[in-house]
This record gives sequence, structure tokens and C-alpha cells, in this order.
Amino acid sequence: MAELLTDDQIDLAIRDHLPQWKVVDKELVREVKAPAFLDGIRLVATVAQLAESMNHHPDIDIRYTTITFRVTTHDAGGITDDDLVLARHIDTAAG
Ligand SMILES: C[C@H](O)[C@H](O)[C@H]1CNC2=NC(N)=NC(=O)C2=N1
Repeated sequence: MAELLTDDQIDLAIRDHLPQWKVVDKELVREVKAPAFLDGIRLVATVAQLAESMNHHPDIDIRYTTITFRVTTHDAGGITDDDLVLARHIDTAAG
């Protein structure tokens, strides 16, 4: 299982690679505004495939065209490298 990252490690990762993300209660959080509802659903489907291939899954909140991704390692009880990798994949999928 991936090791928990320190707050400094997480802050540096966000600063350098994940500027659209924030940390809330031991989770990486990012909102994506889709152009239309079905664009958001397609994004969710793409991320779902990525998550399944990684066996690392985000929590996803869908509210019309606002998709909120929350990423944390439940097995570790906090943020690990797996979450940083998944967040980067979500950024790529979101464009
Ligand atoms: C059994 C299965 O491998 C585990 O439950 C995986 C599934 N996907 C996961 N996703 C996330 N975000 N955290 C986990 O700890 C996790 N564990």
C-alpha cells in the first residue's frame, strides 16, 4: 500500500503539478465545469475507466455541469502518491 504523504509533500505537489486542486479534510478536491451535462458525464466515464485501470477510485459528485472529484487513499486514511497520479490523470481527461 502507498505511504501517506506529509503536508509539505502534498503542498509541493499541488504547487508544482496540481494547481487546480486543494486539500480538504485529507482529500484532494477539484471542481470541473463541463460545457454541458453530457460532457460532464463523458468526463466521469473516462475517469471511471482510468480509475478502474489503476484500481484507485475517486469520489465523484455530479451537479448538472459541475463535477467535483475527491481523491484520497481510503485504505491509508489520507493522501498518497496514488492520489497524486489519479489527480494528474483527471486533469488530463478534463483538458
Ligand atoms: C480491494 C480494492 O483493491 C481496494 O478497496 C481499493 C479500491 N480503490 C481504492 N480507491 C481509493 N481511492 N482508495 C483506496 O484505498 C482503494 N482501495
